[in-house]
Order: sequence, then C-alpha cells, then structure tokens
Amino acid sequence: MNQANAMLELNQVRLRFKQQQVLDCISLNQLTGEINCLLGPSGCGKSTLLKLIAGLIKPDSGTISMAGKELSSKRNVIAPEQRQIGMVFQDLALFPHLTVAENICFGLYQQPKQQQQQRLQQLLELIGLTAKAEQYPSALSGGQQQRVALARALAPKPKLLLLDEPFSGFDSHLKSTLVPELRQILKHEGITSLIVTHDQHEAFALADRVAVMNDGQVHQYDTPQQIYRCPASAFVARFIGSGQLIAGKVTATAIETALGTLPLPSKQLAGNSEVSVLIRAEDIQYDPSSHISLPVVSQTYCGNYQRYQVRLEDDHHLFIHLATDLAAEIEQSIPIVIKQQQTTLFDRGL
Ligand SMILES: Nc1ncnc2c1ncn2[C@@H]1O[C@H](COP(=O)(O)OP(=O)(O)OP(=O)(O)O)[C@@H](O)[C@H]1O
Repeated sequence: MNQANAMLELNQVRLRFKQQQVLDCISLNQLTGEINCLLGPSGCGKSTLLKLIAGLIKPDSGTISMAGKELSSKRNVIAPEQRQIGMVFQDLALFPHLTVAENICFGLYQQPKQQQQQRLQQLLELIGLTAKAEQYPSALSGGQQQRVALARALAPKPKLLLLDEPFSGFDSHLKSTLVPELRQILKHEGITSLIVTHDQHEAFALADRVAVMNDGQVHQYDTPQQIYRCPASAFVARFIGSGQLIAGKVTATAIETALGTLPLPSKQLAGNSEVSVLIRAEDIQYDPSSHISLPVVSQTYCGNYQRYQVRLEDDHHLFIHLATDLAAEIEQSIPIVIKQQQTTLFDRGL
C-alpha cells in the first residue's frame, strides 16, 4: 500500500466506554479518492469509529491522521470544525425553514456570492434536482432529501466525507437506484468517503474496500471480491453471503464432510485435522444421481428460488437454494451435490 497516497490513517485506535472495550486496536489506511465502508452487525462500533474520525470523541490510545496530519491522539485533538471533514448522519437533518438551494449553500457562506452560485448549480445538476432549488425539504421525497443532504455535505469540498447509514429507512427499491447513484456522485467529485452500513449488499455496491467489523475489531479490510472469496475469519465467512460452516475432517488427500469429499485447499490449517468448512447456499445443486440425500426441515418461497433448510447426518441444519419447480415436501430427501470453486477452512469451534 502506498502510504504517501493515504488520506485517512488509523493506527491502533482504542476506546472504552466504562467496562466495555468498544474499539480495539483499529488500524485502517484509506487511499485518496477511495470509497470505503465500515460493515458489521449492530453495536460492533461502526458509528463510534466515525465519531472518533469526526473528532466528536477522543480515542483512549492510538492515532488518527488525515493527509499526513495528526487529527487525534492522546496528546492532541483537532476540533471537528477544523478537520475539513463533511458528515451526513442517519437522520439527514436538513434545515426545514431553508430551501434546497439555501441548504446546499449553508457551508459556503464565507465564499463570494458568485462562487456560491456556481457550486450550487454544479451540485444541483449532479444530484438531478435543479428544478427543485426553491422548494422546501418538506416538498421532497425521502430519496430527494437524501441527495440534498449529500450535496450540502459535498458543497465545501471536504477532504473526507463520512456517511452514517445514508440509506436507513429507505425501501429496497429506492435503495437499488440510490446506491449506485451515490457511488457515481462520490467518484465524480473525487471525494474520499467512509460509509457506515450493516448491509452487505450496500457495502459491496458502494465500496472500493470494506472493513468488516465485529465486537470493536476489524476482522478484514479488503476489496468486496476478496472478502467474499477469501474470508479472513469464521465471523466474516458467516456474516458475508450468509456463509455456513459444517464439520470437516482433513485426510492426506481430501476433506471429508457430510456433503461428500471436497478437495484440499491450497492454504491449509497447520496440523489440524478437525476443521470447519465454509459452505454457501448457492454452491449446492440438485442432482438426482447424487448418493447424498438430505431431508427437508423447512422451506421458504423466495420468488426466483426456494430456500430449503435441510438436516445433516450430525443433526446440524444447512440452508440451500434450489429452483422453485422442485417443490420438495417437509421430510422428503433431496439429492444434492456441492459445486465449490475452492474450499475454505477454519479451526473447528470458531
Ligand atoms: N455514549 C456511549 N456510552 C456508552 N456506551 C456507548 C455509547 N455510545 C455507544 N456505546 C456502546 O458502544 C457500542 C458500539 O456502539 P455503536 O453505536 O458504535 O455501534 P454500531 O456498530 O454503529 O451499531 P448500529 O449499527 O446499531 O448503529 C455499543 O455496545 C453501544 O451500546
């Protein structure tokens, strides 16, 4: 990684709230112009980390730097308003008594009027709301308000933009258009952005790199492709793509599992014969010629596929996705094969 090109650097950042270690040794290195996401379950520390970067909270130890300049450390904390960091919070908080144009120009008051107008027109065009410039927020849809909040944060050209769950409260249909739109706007502006989300699909669609967090720690910081293909921990494997772990036994030539024999991975766990094997629902296929047949415990119709919960020999349950025309009943056995491109193993019990 090119350190000279880093916009945001977090080095071993730690924070406790009373007895709870909320952030534990967080190190990240975000490049200029990159979009990164903090992804993790509720309560893992994502928003707290954003507040530390914004300067609203001070770390117990570690350092936060932006463009090579130290922003926060035990001895030194630069005030939030002096950080050149833009923020969009969950509740958007547009000023209801100001028009769209006035909201967007809010952070530009120190600039000459003509410059303000130029930036305003540029941003209105970018967010596709030129016709709404004189409207008040109450006359806009949720998606339009979200775009205005984004334009307001982008207006002063911050060095870094922090967005906390920018799509919370939006339905999945609206999200599917807003998410790629947001990425396009951020890339067009070239603004380094860090976005908090608990939604994997959102993170994968938005980010160049994703930091997967749990219990105040970053488990993996990598591209969406690497995180999906090569999860660094059992937590990441389960959290991303609804991965499931089943028991496996390593022999000299293969891995024996309840779903059959799988090839040995290129990278093995040292000296461990009892392992957990990552299985994704989409890697399992219906095959009438298979000698492995698993009884159905429950089924859910999901439109373009059917989600079955099946029982393994060791009584553990597994989810598989099969074509909707199969229509298997409860306790009926389904013959399946596993088609994995690669085998991913973890220590048993993780
Ligand atoms: N001011 C505070 N005082 C004490 N504990 C706090 C405070 N703020 C957050 N916490 C605790 O810190 C942990 C992390 O909270 P945080 O809001 O950062 O999580 P999150 O990952 O953003 O969750 P969510 O996705 O639900 O917003 C939680 O256990 C929370 O209860």
